Amino acid sequence: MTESAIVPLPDAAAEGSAARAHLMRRLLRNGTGLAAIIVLVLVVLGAIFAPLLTHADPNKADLNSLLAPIGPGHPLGADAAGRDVLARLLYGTRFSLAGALLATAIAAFIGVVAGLIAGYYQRWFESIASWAASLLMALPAIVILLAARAVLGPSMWMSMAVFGVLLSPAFYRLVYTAVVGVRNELYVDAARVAGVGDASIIGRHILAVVRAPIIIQAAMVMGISIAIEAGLDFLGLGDSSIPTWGNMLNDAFSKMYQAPVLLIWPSAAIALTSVALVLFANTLRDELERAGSGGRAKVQSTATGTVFGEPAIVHADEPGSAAPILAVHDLVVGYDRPGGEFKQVVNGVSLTVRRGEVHGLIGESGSGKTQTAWSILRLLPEGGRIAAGTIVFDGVDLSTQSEKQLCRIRGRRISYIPQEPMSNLDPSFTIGSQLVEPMVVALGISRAEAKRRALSLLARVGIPSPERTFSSYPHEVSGGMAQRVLIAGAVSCEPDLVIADEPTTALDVTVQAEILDLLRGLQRDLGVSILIVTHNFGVVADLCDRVSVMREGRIVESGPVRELFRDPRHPYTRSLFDAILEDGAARGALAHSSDRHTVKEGAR
Ligand SMILES: Nc1ncnc2c1ncn2[C@@H]1O[C@H](COP(=O)(O)OP(=O)(O)OP(=O)(O)O)[C@@H](O)[C@H]1O
Repeated sequence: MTESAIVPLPDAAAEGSAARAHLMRRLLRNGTGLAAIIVLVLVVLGAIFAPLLTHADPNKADLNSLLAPIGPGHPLGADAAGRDVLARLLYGTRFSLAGALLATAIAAFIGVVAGLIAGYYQRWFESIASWAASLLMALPAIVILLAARAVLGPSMWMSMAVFGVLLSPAFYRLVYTAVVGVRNELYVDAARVAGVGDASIIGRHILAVVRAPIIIQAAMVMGISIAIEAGLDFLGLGDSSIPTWGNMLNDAFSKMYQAPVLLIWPSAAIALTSVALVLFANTLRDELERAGSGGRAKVQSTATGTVFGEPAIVHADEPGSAAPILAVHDLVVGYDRPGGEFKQVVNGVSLTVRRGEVHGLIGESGSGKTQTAWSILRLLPEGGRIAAGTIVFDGVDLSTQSEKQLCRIRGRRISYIPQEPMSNLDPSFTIGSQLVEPMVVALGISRAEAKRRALSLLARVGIPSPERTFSSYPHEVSGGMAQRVLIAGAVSCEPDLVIADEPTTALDVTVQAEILDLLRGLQRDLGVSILIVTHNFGVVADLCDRVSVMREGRIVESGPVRELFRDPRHPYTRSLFDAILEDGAARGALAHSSDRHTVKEGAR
């Protein structure tokens, strides 16, 4: 493959509008979302087309129609002043929605701007903004609204503006928390380093993250504002000269015994609109959560299909290579998503580990190395499954084995060394018992024999006082010691294959080197095959015979380590080398396996 064969990812704008269209489709497919959208659209259309839907004047009193019942002249009847209820309801929708929109807009403006600035810059602005938000939240809203009415007069607009200020902490807290969560992300740092100004970073990188929560919060706040505005009018604290749902409720309440039906229309409008807004917000949040990973997975797998769909580059093996102990072929692994989507994380991996060989699986973070390793052990986390491919271990396809059959293989014939030694030892049991138990079960030997073997293994993995460590609890040993214990455990049942998932990542540098030495020595003495997952070419050069380079769920290049170091052919492999080697070029010819240290130095 040449550089020119790399197809650029779809541009962000096109991707964004496709994602929005996809989200809209999902919302419409969701029963609750669809019902909420229908109600809201009808309410908005009613408000916009009020003059077309009724010719009656909402404020015109008619002494001949006092409390007129439902009939041709008044489709929803007339109120105590003879005003047409349908006209008041439709025009009232305009005022009620506009009042709620005003409150929401003011709350969102103050809250979002303050949240972005406080979250991004922190320091004194954050102190003041957080203090102000706490103060506003502590104020009793209804008392403030009453005071505002007394000072500013009975204006619905003023009341809603004041209410908007009181609601602004709801946006402030949401945005502040979100911004603090992303302000130290690497991509934000990268933008800073690239010289992008603060305003652009906030506008492009940070606002994008908080946009969806803001929309959800706005829908919620609008529902609350409609209810509060109606409540104020109902209490007679609003502007009685304009038709609003709250004023209608107030009028109807005074004639509750003569014409109870008058209460139904404004109550239904308030309840339906508020509930529709809240349900819309909830459904939007749920769908965004689902789309978050699923949507990205789709884009990723499309990109993967076009960019890395070509077969892996395979370097020829040296003559006389041993027979394979493990052959993974076209492995596809993924996770089922709630919407029925399948997020593919391993996209057709094939790799072969030969008997007695150390095989490195290298790639950047998230390339699917761990998922591949866990698939071989059939230990994928919940929701994960092998969708296609075979995993043939010593002639047996592990992908089709039952759990019972796998239990006979795991720990006995294939063992595992994890990344985090401490969290993989049970703190409630002594190290000795954690080593003895598996041997008793797997090898069918006595406890005394298992103890003897455990002590000799502890000595073999370089633990200075095996007896003491044997009776220690995990918290009593260091991370390096714990990893040695786990390595002892991994080889205790004489497996054919050890899968080591970044076994040195959690350890400090000197201990890393010792652990690599230990693995090399054990591999040589026991003849065990090792599949080692790593993102470090130094480890590959130090330890491995063959290596597979992984990117975005695929193997892009594989072969003997010396060949691959001498002649990396895939652009991605070369870019990995360029990233670790000074001056971007490999250093001369590489040594034979006996000289692996030379290679290691070059790689570091
Ligand atoms: N439980 C999960 N549900 C959904 N996707 C997951 C899950 N676990 C991992 N993934 C995804 O699988 C992909 C591959 O992850 P994997 O852990 O195999 O990467 P890796 O190459 O081992 O990276 P690292 O070196 O960081 O461990 C990632 O995109 C990750 O987001």
